[in-house]
Amino acid sequence: MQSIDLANPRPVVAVICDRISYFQHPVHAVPETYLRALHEAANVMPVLLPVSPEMLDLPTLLSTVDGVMLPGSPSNVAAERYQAEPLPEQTLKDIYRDETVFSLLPQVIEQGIPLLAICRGFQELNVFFGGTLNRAVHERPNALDHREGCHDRPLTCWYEDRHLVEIMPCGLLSTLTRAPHVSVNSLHHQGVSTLGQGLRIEALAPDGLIEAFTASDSPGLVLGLQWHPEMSLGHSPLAQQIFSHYGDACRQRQQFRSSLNFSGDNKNESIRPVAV
Ligand SMILES: N[C@@H](CCC(=O)NCCCC(=O)O)C(=O)O
Repeated sequence: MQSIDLANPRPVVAVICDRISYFQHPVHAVPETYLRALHEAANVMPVLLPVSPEMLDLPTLLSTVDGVMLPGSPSNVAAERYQAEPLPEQTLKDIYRDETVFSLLPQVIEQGIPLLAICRGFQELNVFFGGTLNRAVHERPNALDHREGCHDRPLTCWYEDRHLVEIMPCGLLSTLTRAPHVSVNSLHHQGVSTLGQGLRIEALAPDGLIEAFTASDSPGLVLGLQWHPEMSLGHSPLAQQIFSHYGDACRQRQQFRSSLNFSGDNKNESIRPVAV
């Protein structure tokens, strides 16, 4: 059992849930892989955020968390949110997650709360910034197959590296790795079609698909990744750097929140978190 360091509490990161069903009971859940990566590689404390907007009191949330994570999910953002034809009936959706994420993002981003968005979360973020999605990226001309494609094999196969991504110079990721190309896993059918306003491309797949972006004009860290760094921590220095960097941004936010609690206002502008 880890000793509790009361003098140095860890930052708190809210992880948005999926709404799934257990024997017809609605359940709000997050895969453990995201929680373990936050705990072990970012050194923050993950808490699950229910996908019921009516349960979420924004002022309470914004004053108690130091980061937000939008994890991956087999479900898909409703196409109506980017003015496209509805997805086929059999495509997995989660309107509860959509509703909750799109109600949270304006304040989370405006308040500079560090945001890490992975896979479905990356797609949500693109749509939030006015971008659109391609619902079958593997059907584009000369496209790679970005799907995991091994449902009949062990889970470890799903998260094997599938392709390289080119790291764009002068972006955030290029400060986290010197490598011009990094191998990544790939578990998605959908992807960016048009990039949202104010998003800066951080990485590209060999077939031109956008694989990572940051929101360069946002007050806090906003990083979206189409791949799953939480599943590559054992072999990818960039994955380790991403979570370490995110944890540092959350610690900055935590210090800022503590300064507000002590002073009751915003006297310590100097430590207001900035996009790192
Ligand atoms: N459904 C979307 C997003 C895919 C995604 O998030 N995959 C990860 C699911 C498994 C996990 O969370 O590890 C698409 O297909 O593009």
